[in-house]
Amino acid sequence: MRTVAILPVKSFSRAKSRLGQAFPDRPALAAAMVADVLDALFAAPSLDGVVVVTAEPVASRVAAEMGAEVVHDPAETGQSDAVLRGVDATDAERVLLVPGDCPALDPAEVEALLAHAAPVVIVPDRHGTGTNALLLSPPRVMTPAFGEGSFERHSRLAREAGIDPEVAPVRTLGLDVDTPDDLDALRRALSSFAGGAVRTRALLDEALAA
Ligand SMILES: Nc1nc2c(ncn2[C@@H]2O[C@H](COP(=O)(O)OP(=O)(O)OP(=O)(O)O)[C@@H](O)[C@H]2O)c(=O)[nH]1
Ligand SMILES: C=C(OP(=O)(O)O)C(=O)O
Repeated sequence: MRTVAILPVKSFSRAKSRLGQAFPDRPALAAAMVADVLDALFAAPSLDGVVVVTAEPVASRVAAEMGAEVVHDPAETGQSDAVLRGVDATDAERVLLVPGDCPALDPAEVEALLAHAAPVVIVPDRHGTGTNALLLSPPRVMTPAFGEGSFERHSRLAREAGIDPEVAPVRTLGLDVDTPDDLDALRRALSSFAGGAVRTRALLDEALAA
């Protein structure tokens, strides 16, 4: 089943606002995290492609250089709208909707997630209230509705579509960075295992050494 990942990327100048001053150079962090996520996605053999939806020139260039299809997002009206632009741009039979702020993403965990055959698979965030990824087949089986409280919302939308969603916790997808606490959790996680998140590790280490 042809499966592509769809990765929405907000303009780096506007990214990660909830971090506040926990990491002042938020554009650099956003850029490093996106590139690390792309590395992980392209290392997952069961993914047949990656679609990056963005108005960010740096993300567009890096994504294209890595072999992703780039879809322009001039409106920047939110993650869900951006993801739908990506869905409209692909003829894949299945899509994996992932955010660009989970730099520790493990290709092996992506492979395990793609082994699920259910029409709707929801990957919850570490709090169990948000959604860190959706696996949808067909891609329009339900309409994504990311944002606060999206885990329950996506569960309901799946049921309204006549589907009993599977829930698949994925450790490295649960390390998304939105708040200062998330950044601390990522730092702890990265200190406990080697490999992955190459650019993000370097940036965090550089910030600590400064
Ligand atoms: N293309 C596009 N991507 C978006 C948009 N809004 C959010 N995203 C992406 O969707 C994913 C999850 O978004 P958020 O966690 O809300 O990221 P964020 O908007 O940078 O964080 P905050 O500023 O704290 O809300 C990230 O990969 C974002 O880059 C948008 O309007 N357009
Ligand atoms: C997008 C979501 O949350 P966040 O903006 O915190 O990543 C979500 O959980 O659907």
